[in-house]
Amino acid sequence: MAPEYKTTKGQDFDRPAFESLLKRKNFLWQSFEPYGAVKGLFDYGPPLETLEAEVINIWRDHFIRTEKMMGLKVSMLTPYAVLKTSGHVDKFADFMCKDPKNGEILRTDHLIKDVIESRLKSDREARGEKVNEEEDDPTKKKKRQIKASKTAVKLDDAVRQEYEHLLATLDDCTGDDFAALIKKHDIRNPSTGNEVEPPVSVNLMFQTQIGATGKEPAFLRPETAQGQFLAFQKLLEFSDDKLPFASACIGYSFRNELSPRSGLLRVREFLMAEIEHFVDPAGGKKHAKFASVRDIKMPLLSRQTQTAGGSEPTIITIGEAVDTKLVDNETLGYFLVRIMLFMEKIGIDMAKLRFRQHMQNEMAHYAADCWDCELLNSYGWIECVGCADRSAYDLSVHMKATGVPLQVREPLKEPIRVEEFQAQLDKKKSGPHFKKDVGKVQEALDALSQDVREKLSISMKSEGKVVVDVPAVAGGKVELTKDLVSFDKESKVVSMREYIPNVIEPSFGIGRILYSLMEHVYWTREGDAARSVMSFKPTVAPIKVLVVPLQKDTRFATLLAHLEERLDDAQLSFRLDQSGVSIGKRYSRNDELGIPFGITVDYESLEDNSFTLRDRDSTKQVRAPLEDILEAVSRMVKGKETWAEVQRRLPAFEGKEE
Ligand SMILES: Nc1ncnc2c1ncn2[C@@H]1O[C@H](COP(=O)(O)OP(=O)(O)OP(=O)(O)O)[C@@H](O)[C@H]1O
Repeated sequence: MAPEYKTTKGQDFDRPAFESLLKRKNFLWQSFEPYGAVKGLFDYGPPLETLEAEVINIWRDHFIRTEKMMGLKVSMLTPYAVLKTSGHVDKFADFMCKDPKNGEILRTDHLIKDVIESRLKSDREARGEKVNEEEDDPTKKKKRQIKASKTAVKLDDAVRQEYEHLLATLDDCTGDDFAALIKKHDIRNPSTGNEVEPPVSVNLMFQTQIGATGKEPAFLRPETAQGQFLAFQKLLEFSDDKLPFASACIGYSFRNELSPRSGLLRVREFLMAEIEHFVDPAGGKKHAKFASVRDIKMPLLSRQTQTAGGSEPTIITIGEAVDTKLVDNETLGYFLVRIMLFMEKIGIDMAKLRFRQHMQNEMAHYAADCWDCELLNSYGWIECVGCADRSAYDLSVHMKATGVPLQVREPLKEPIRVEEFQAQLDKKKSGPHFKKDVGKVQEALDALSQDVREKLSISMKSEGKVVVDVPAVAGGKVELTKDLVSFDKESKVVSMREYIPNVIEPSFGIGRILYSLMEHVYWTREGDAARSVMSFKPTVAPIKVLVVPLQKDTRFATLLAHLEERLDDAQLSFRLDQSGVSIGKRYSRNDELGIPFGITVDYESLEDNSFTLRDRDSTKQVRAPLEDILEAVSRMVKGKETWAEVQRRLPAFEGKEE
């Protein structure tokens, strides 16, 4: 559990109680339960399925409609060649270790991280550093101190520092590094204490084949992006050859995660919503609407702060962040703001949102900048949206592999002289050096954007060597020295401008967002018995209205039928609860489903067609004729009016519900 994780109302978050609610109310369950359930696969029950649909509707409106994007539906089954070119066949892998005694498969980086973190935790407990967690209660303090000292193990200062360094650099490790760490630090399977086998690289894609012959290998896509890149020419045509433009795709992706865990946060089949925004790299990737967001403040956790060991984001305007180059360019900055506003719209707690910049070692070599939108939940800060400037990499590699021009050609008014960075191997020296791989290395160099070539040229001058990713060769990287390659600038005259657009890619994992949202809206109402409430915003709540007749009475039947018809006409989803228990009980058990409004049908309703309307969060009620009630609810679920506003214009009702 993330340290001191609280509900949005500041209460201690009780994960078992929360999970029990999700189960009891059928939000989700593990798939294929009658056959023993499969790890990393989940079915969504009625409330979560509808919540997802509501969130997706808002996403479509917020991005596709408002930003004039081109929606796409691209195939999930993807031929081998596409994912070979994109680098997924060679590089989309994690290392796994096997426990030879029980056959358990563990993801190597998670295994090392978990073991080292638990040793550091134990060390902190042994030093009494965790004791103040129980705030002011002296009895609890004492108990915890005794408990901690019994099991906790203190580490040498040097070991502690080594562990901290190890955690900070784990992302840089190769398979050999992992093997060495496991040996050196005696890392074992924490659940059995067994030694584990050496790490092996395992590709995360699900492989299959297209057709009965088995001759056409394919994969279930691990992201929607590749299909969008390959639609580039069609998108260009559809937007009258004018850049910038963006495509957007909502669809399933599949990753054969080695150790799926943390519920919906790491699963094997998940819904993604991805945007590919294509922009001319010349002119600094400006965005026409940047001025409209310039003054919006953002919580940005920079690379620099992380390097210094900090984890607190700085709150600054996106204008300042782009001006100071903290965020690479306006287009990237614009999308970070739009992502934040989307999260706010669906009801994410803004105090539990931050943008974390990728460290250099986390970013692909071609990426210009990358920020994750992280949401805090009881598992810690979790990446829910990745937002990367992928430069021209994807279009370049697919163009190279297929010969199809995934680029823009613009006739120039007058011929001009241009200067471009080359990336050319020295034929005489590189042949003997790289032997059969020489073609692959040159291909990877050809695919590099001008930005990357410029960076490599600078590094070559200062360091005398550079390392370049070449997915097609063993190890995936090659070192190039001055005598093997030239990154010189050359000048030539051209009358047609040809360029490969750069891509800014916000990539949303909908399941992680939904899970975080459910935690953010969960709280307990204090009372005789603590009652759980899911405070979904009316705009996203899976069911909008609870209808409760005062008691079981056949005299209500006609009025109820009329009310149901009117709710249907107003396109308001509702749930009728006419069970025999008290009104208070019926409200509180439906608060767990997050139904924002309740309409009570009582004997007065039979006489004057007036009803009470109850607000889930405050439990306050108003009373008004049916027309007014329906209008108020319709406006609130469209986000056009708030409960406070409704309360001001409709008469209060002081009835007691509990
Ligand atoms: N196994 C998964 N289960 C659920 N959502 C996922 C999973 N993998 C990725 N996502 C979601 O897809 C988004 C974009 O995918 P991306 O490839 O950037 O993730 P990632 O960096 O591989 O994630 P991680 O490092 O957590 O594995 C993520 O921000 C996340 O919300």
